[in-house]
Amino acid sequence: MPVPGPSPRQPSLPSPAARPGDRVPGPAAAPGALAGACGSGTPVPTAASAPPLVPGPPVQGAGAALARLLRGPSGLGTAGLSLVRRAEPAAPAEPAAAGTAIPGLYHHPVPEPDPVRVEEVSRRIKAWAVEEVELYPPDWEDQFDGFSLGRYMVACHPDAPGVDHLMIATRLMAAENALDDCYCEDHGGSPVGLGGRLLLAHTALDPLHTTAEYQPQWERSLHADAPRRAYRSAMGYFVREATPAQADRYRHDMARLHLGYLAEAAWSETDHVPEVWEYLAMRQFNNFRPCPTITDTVGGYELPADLQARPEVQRVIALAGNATTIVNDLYSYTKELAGPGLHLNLPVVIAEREGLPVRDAYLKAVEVHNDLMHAFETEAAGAAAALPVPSLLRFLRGVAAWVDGNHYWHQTNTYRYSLPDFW
Ligand SMILES: CC(C)=CCC/C(C)=C(\C)COP(=O)(O)OP(=O)(O)O
Ligand SMILES: [Mg+2]
Repeated sequence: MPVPGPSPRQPSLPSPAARPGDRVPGPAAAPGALAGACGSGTPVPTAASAPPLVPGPPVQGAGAALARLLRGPSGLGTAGLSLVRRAEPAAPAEPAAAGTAIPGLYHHPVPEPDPVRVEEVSRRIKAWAVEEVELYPPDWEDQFDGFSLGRYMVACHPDAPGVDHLMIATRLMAAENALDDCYCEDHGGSPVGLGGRLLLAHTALDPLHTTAEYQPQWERSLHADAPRRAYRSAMGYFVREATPAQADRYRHDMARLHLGYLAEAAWSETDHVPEVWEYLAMRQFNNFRPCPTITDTVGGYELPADLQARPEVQRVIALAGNATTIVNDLYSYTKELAGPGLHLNLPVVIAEREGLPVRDAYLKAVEVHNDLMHAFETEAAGAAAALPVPSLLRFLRGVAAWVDGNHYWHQTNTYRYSLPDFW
């Protein structure tokens, strides 16, 4: 969502594109993100019921017992649900949609998301955005449509029982991106004062408990801008479906996300380019994690809190979040290069801190992603074997499906992303 003019968030270090001898793509200015009016609206909630998990065909590449544990559902949109390592790439399911996968990127193609669900989620999310929360002004409609929220969430949640459940994830995804755009990025965002804005928006997820005198002021504040309206409304729908433990898990993951935004902003204010491992630590927080970790709520079941909190499950979640987020760094590389200043992403940080030409840095970032993906799959298979509890197995399959759907969305969102010319 680059807009003309300098952003106070961007440090003024030279672009890696300036390195002599490097061939760097020159994409047209990438289209904008899901953007918010960042200015003034109101909300309300729904429900639905849980589905059975359909048994699927046997998987290959693991012992029989493990294979049985990891067996995923069958049917449209479920191909990504197996936790067993698959050959790369899994050619037969390559999507027909536009967009080229990054060469050498370890990923699992998914079938086209169910078009009927996509259409209905797209219709409902636009109605919510326009009528319930005034998420964006009319002239940003193309950017909202180009984000393809419906396709994204249907691809990521193939085991959702229906559209009501998909809407839980889709509203949150819209809200999360509106806040990022309006508070952090180029739609009015800035590192200056970000902490205060984030904290007040966080109270739309994790309510203020105060005295009668101050309560009305706080309640009014939740309608003051698009991110807060969206957070408040999306969270309202979510908590109606979620158990208290699931809602608390989401609040915790959003606090992690906000902490990551703050670290990124702090480095930007001082033009600091972190070391690669430091960048990866920041990006573990400024991360898609809040999205795959609601897969059980969206699926209409619950992974119990004591299982979710186990270290081996936490490691699986973190690795999945990190792999999905580095996918963003890779697919959004040219968009971020075209913006003002230096936008940190993994290829840029590797180039800066390890002195590599941009192409080599990009290819190294692909390898970092692939290592994260392999670690995720190995650890997920290990957790499934050690804890063969049905809710955990389904959760792990749901996270794997989210990883695959997220890759699919990035690959096919040619409105938003384009690849560098490195191959
Ligand atoms: C949906 C969600 C929880 C997002 C939080 C963090 C975030 C916005 C990303 C991981 C996407 O990264 P980025 O800000 O670089 O997005 P674009 O490259 O502009 O698409
Ligand atoms: Mg990005």
